[in-house]
Amino acid sequence: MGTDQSNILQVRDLYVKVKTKNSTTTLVQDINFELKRGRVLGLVGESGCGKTVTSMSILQLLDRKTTTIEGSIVLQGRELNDLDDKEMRKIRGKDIAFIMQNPMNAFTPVFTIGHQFIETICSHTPCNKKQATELAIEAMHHVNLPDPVKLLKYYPFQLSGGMLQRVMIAIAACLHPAVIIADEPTTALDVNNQKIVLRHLDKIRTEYNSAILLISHDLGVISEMADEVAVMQNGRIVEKADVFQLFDEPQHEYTKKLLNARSILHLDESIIHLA
Ligand SMILES: Nc1ncnc2c1ncn2[C@@H]1O[C@H](COP(=O)(O)OP(=O)(O)OP(=O)(O)O)[C@@H](O)[C@H]1O
Repeated sequence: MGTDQSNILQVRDLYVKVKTKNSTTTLVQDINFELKRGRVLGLVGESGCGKTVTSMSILQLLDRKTTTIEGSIVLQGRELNDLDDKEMRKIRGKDIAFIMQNPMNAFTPVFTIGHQFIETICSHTPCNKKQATELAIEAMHHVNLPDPVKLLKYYPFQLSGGMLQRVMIAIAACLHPAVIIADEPTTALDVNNQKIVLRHLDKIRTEYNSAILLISHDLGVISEMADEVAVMQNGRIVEKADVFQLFDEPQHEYTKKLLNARSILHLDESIIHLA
């Protein structure tokens, strides 16, 4: 296998446990997967199965006081599990970009979009403020954000969820990260902007050889974007396969159920259209 296909992120025997007053609950267990350069791994499964917990543990964003992460998370040869906060801050954004499910949580409410966008670029690259501003404007154009110069002056509350989600994607794209974790990146978007954002993510993947962990409920998006798919149920990966194999010949009962639910949904939609 050539270098281009080499593993950029390896997750081994990952367990995440949360400590409550009298007990410990396991949120995810025995998680194993790898991301390869320029490839997309889709992560699917019903709400609450542990997709976000898995991605937050990779980014070391879970509360260290209440959760423990066991196992190994190796990014470009470096172990991330238990790395101190200062080191993780250097890695987040630059080496791993995170497109959060809830875009409101990604921004500090008291600073403008421009301040946060430009700070992020300047703190991870040798760009000065002027260059960072130009980069930000260009990146915002790529995700179909109207009038970026004006938007940079706005505060997060002045933008819709869909616009904030696209700002997050624009920030991620600017830094050409080795890995992008995209947690439901298109849920807040209309169909047209979904297409633009997915096309843009695909462009980042091909241009910069970024690996993408794509978390989505939308099996249509997964089938279009992913090379491989991991299916999660109750905190475990129950099946992992090449995208064609998974959709054509699902092995696990739960995967079959997910795919069937999708066909039923499609059938319902066509009945609604006919009515
Ligand atoms: N800090 C926490 N403390 C306790 N339980 C938690 C914590 N974070 C998540 N959970 C629980 O862990 C489980 C997995 O949650 P997670 O958010 O990873 O699910 P998900 O698959 O991403 O769901 P969705 O698709 O709805 O986003 C859920 O039962 C959730 O309630």
